[in-house]
Amino acid sequence: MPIKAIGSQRCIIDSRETAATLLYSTDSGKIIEIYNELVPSVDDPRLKLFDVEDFEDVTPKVILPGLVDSHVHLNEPGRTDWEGFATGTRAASSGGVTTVVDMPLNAIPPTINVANFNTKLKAAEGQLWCDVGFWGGLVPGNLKDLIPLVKAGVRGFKGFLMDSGVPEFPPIDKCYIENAMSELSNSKAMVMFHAELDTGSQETSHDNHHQETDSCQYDSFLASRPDRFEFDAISLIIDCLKKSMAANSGKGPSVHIVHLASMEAIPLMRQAHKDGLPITAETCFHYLSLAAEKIGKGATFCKCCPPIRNEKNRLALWEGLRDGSITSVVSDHSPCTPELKQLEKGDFMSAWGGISSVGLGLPLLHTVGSTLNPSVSLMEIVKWCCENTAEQVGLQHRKGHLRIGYDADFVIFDPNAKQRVTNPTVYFKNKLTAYNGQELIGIVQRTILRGLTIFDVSHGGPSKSPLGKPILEPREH
Ligand SMILES: NC(=O)NC(NC(N)=O)C(=O)[O-]
Ligand SMILES: [Zn+2]
Ligand SMILES: [Zn+2]
Repeated sequence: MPIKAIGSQRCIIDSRETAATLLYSTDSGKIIEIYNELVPSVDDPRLKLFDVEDFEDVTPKVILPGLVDSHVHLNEPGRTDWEGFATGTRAASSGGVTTVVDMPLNAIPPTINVANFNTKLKAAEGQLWCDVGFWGGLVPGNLKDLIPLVKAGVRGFKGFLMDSGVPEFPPIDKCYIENAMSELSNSKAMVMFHAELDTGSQETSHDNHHQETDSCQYDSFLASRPDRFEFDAISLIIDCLKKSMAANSGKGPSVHIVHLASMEAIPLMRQAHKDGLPITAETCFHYLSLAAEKIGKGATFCKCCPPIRNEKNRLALWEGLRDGSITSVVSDHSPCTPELKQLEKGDFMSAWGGISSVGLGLPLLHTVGSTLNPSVSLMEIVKWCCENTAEQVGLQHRKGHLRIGYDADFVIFDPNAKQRVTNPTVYFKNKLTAYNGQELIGIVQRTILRGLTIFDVSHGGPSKSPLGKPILEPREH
């Protein structure tokens, strides 16, 4: 059982930066020992104890736990021209992501029942460069499929309260939400929502027929999806959760708001936490790094739903993240073919909504976080992108931390090196991102998954063969 060792003066272990030496098995893929100091050499008796033959001191680079990106649309099978398991998971590995959890939609068939899930798993075979978990879908008529999908190994479910953008994944209503929460209230499966709801209670710009809006102007799109949509959706979800708990002697499913984009929803999350409700929220790299004021005419590669809002909102999301109202940061990597982005026409209202960024998050947050006061620490990024996302997906017993017995998932990160994002060099299939030309501080040098190198910037990038596995253990956390 070959035991290897890796160390640095800078390791992020349980919310602190410390010198450490990590011993791990390439057979079991687990961390088997951690010394809270950097051993001087491979001859150190503490390494001899384990017959370690390979020890690497990577100082001054930082060793972080592998990132868990719980919101990625890999879109295979069915829309494999939009992404695919191989390109999406290679892109993830390039950014220190050792686990992604694949969304139930844009693939055809969507993951709304066990038969469709098995079709997806077949398509994934031999194509995973990182570990991949799976979300199921909440759609009208599939309530009876939820528990069988939990038993088949999905981590939870996502549903939309508005059009999802794809016809085979229709939105759900209050009645369905209440029934799904009741169905899942005794399972560990997480119930997640795309929280935008148009109650029609107030005019939005696309209702104002008399007012001509230019659909190539970002503000026209922004005005069509106001903060109120998120506020009303999250209010409804919280009401349904309270009702579900009341009907089940105070116990409800864990609920999660995906891609929270509006600062106006933050007080709702704060109050829900004060009320002790089992609800969390994520935001995304693009909401923390981009602002409406800077999105030019026709820049449809910045279109996503909910929309990127203004600079004041962006800073408020950082505050919500730092005070715990928002618990995690993910990519919501939602690619499509260039044609669907309508780059020539630049029509925000008809272009596909989704931003591609899987694998860019760590340097992005490190760069943008350095402009805040106080600047964002690597400990915070690990909390938001490793620890809290691992807990969200029920893998906090094996992922998200550098701990003995956990998967040997490491990122070797150079926090001072600079890189420039350019569309041709990104690893995802459709080489279009909202960060083209942007200089980032920080480079992922290497990504190690269960003790095996899946990405090495000095050895051609992604590993020659796919070393990732599907995560299908029924959720117990
Ligand atoms: N069908 C999608 O991929 N939708 C996604 N699109 C975004 N966020 O713009 C999402 O997460 O809602
Ligand atoms: Zn969504
Ligand atoms: Zn999404």
